Amino acid sequence: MKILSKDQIYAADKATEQAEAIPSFNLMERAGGYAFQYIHQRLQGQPVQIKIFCGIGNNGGDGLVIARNLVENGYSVKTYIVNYSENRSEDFLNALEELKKKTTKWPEVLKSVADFPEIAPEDLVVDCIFGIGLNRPAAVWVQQLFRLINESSAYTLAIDIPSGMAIDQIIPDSEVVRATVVLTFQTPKLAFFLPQSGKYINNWEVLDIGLDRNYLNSVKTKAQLIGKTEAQQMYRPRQKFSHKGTYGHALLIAGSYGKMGAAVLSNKACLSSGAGLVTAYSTRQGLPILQTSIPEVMVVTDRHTGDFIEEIQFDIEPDVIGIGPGLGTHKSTQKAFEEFLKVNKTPLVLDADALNMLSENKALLDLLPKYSILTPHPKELERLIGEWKDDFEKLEKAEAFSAKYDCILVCKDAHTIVVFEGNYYVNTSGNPGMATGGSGDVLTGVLTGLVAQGYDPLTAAIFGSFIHGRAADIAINHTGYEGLTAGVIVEFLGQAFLDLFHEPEKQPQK
Ligand SMILES: NC(=O)C1=CN([C@@H]2O[C@H](COP(=O)(O)OP(=O)(O)OC[C@H]3O[C@@H](n4cnc5c(N)ncnc54)[C@H](OP(=O)(O)O)[C@@H]3O)[C@@H](O)[C@H]2O)[C@@H](O)CC1
Ligand SMILES: [K+]
Repeated sequence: MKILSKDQIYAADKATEQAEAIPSFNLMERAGGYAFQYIHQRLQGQPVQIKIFCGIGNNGGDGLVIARNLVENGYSVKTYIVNYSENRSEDFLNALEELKKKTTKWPEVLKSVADFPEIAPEDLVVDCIFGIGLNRPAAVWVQQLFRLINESSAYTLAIDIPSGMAIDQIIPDSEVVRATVVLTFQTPKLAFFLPQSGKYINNWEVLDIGLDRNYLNSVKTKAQLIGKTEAQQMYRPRQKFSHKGTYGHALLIAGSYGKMGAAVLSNKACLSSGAGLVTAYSTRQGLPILQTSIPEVMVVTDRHTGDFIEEIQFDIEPDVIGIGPGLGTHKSTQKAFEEFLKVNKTPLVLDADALNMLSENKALLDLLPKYSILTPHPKELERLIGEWKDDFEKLEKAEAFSAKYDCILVCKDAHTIVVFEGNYYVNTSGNPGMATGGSGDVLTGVLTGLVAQGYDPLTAAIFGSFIHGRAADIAINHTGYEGLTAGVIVEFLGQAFLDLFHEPEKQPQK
């Protein structure tokens, strides 16, 4: 699903008005009307006190349209205009005129804290104070209103975007309405998926307000949401006349004393995501552990006998190499890693300690083959690209890094974002149970396994991130969040593949 930018949403608006030859107010009527339908279908006339807080722009105008429809259908509605500016938009004024025609209870105008109404926990709050037009911190008294809404614990439906949240920046130290549900128009907003802003949202749903299809189909967006539909299109079906050679040979360089579990997990995950052959490269000490825990995997070891990998030399020709899980950053391993990068021409997936070694010696980044996949968690990412002021800058810096080194960055987080060639692929699968040791090692194995089978590295990164999260989503039905372990994620990888074709994705997502 495309994630449009602020400018693209305004352009879609204009394109719709032109294509349908309608004034902009019709679109507001339509958006507000659909939002009303959404509320009406759920309330079915129940006598809930609805409090609608409207700003003075078009988001506020939407609120007034919703209010009018609710009044016309007999609901108990109190409408407030949050007068943060005198610059009322034209369509806001149109919506106000229409509302005034339908009710003698005109909206109350709020100008300061003294004007705030009480909000009871059983009220339904509809937040239409700011939409995507917010571009700076709201006035202090307006932020106090956001706080009042948040502290009321009333069910809060935010229209388009929670007020106080900007679509394209993080406004520091600013209060944001905590939405029970965000009913967002046409396209989810990137801010919903970034940790600093996404934390304000429990749930979001997309409301199709019928923006111009031609525009939506042709517009190229920087960001895309990756759900089941997108993942299905990336899947490569297995061929009947195939053999293990068809699905490639993966090599995983992983493990050290006390961290052999990382090697076991990544190798198992690599096998379970469909690689034809998997070879583990590890320390000599790791040999019995690997051979007994995964008999399907071949093992090549360092000829030294120490606790860490001191040399990376093998005489096989793998199609892809995954490197990093549990390696440690011992001096001898660093040297081996550097020597390996100098001669290596095979596609790479780099994780964990491989990333840490790259961060400590950035000159090594120039040795990476084109389209290497790097899978940093937030701390590893920071070591690679430097500190960022906020999540939007993080993405910009990740983008610049990926362009500089021609690599694919898989920025792991609650919503993992794959960054490549100026595009962001935002993953929707996964859950908080995955915050457990070893789940990153599993991802490395999955991505390596997919590249081995012939998925191009970008597709492997996007599709693999989805499958990894999806396996965990299926697994928690059996384990709960707390009981989920990385090993269980591996066991459910097969289910995640099967699930791609079970049921169509329910829209809207999440
Ligand atoms: N295609 C669609 O999706 C459709 C979208 N529609 C709806 O339109 C909404 C966008 O409306 P909008 O552009 O009028 O902006 P909105 O958020 O109401 O803000 C109003 C104004 O406030 C101002 N302002 C900004 N920050 C401020 C601050 N801190 N303190 C004080 N003022 C501040 C800023 O003006 P400025 O002062 O910068 O000139 C801004 O213009 C969108 O979210 C959706 O609900 C539908 O109606 C139809 C189809
Ligand atoms: K809003």
